[in-house]
Amino acid sequence: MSGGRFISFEGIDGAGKSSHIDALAAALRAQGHTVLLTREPGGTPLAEQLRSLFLQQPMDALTEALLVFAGRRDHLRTVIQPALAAGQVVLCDRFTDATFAYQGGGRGFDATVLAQLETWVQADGAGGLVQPDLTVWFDLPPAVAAQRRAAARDADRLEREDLAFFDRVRAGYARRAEADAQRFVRIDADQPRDVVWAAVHQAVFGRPLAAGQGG
Ligand SMILES: Nc1ncnc2c1ncn2[C@@H]1O[C@H](COP(=O)(O)OP(=O)(O)O)[C@@H](O)[C@H]1O
Ligand SMILES: Cc1cn([C@H]2C[C@H](O)[C@@H](COP(=O)(O)OP(=O)(O)O)O2)c(=O)[nH]c1=O
Repeated sequence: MSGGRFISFEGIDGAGKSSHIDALAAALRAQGHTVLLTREPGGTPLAEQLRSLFLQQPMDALTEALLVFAGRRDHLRTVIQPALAAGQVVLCDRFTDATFAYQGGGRGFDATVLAQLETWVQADGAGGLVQPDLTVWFDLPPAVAAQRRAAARDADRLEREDLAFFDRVRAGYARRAEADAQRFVRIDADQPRDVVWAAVHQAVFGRPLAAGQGG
């Protein structure tokens, strides 16, 4: 279906995704790729409105899942699939693995219902699913992520959850990574920034950084 490459960044809040995604987009552009940098929840005008509701309004886990999948449907149809069809690199800050990790792991919501929604929303029209080609998973202990967040920003609705919640989210990511080991690269994000960047570079470009290419 596509000539492009679909890369997602995943991890618990405060893992360091945002710290590296712009640098990765720049490194890909320097190689001549057209890069679409986007995010979930969000990525279209409709999905950004759903994101605001999602991050601010209290709701149950099924409502959370329905909102993120509704936004994902719009994002895929109007932005991600056209970009991939045009041969672009799509760099997405979170995708469906976050739903399995947060709503499935964190909230304890039924993963078979999430899998059904995934099948409907991500159908590629040829009997398969649109999924990232590569998922870079920033993994670190929730206590470390919480310290980083506390130093950096005010907490949104999800970020106010306790450490046990983020332990379950992390376990949710681990399950997804185990089930789809070809697609996932786990990065130990509890390391200095330049070491994490080198790992991101290796995951995407398949080779170590040249000297002076820090992120
Ligand atoms: N390797 C690192 N070591 C220490 N602090 C970091 C590291 N990477 C990112 N940070 C800091 O941690 C905070 C959260 O990082 P951020 O990139 O916003 O995470 P995320 O996008 O995954 O929520 C920011 O203040 C950032 O500067
Ligand atoms: C994509 C997605 C995100 N989320 C959560 C994870 C984050 O706590 C929140 C927003 O993600 P994010 O954009 O990473 O937040 P920030 O800009 O504050 O770093 O949404 C879900 O619960 N389910 C999902 O399917």
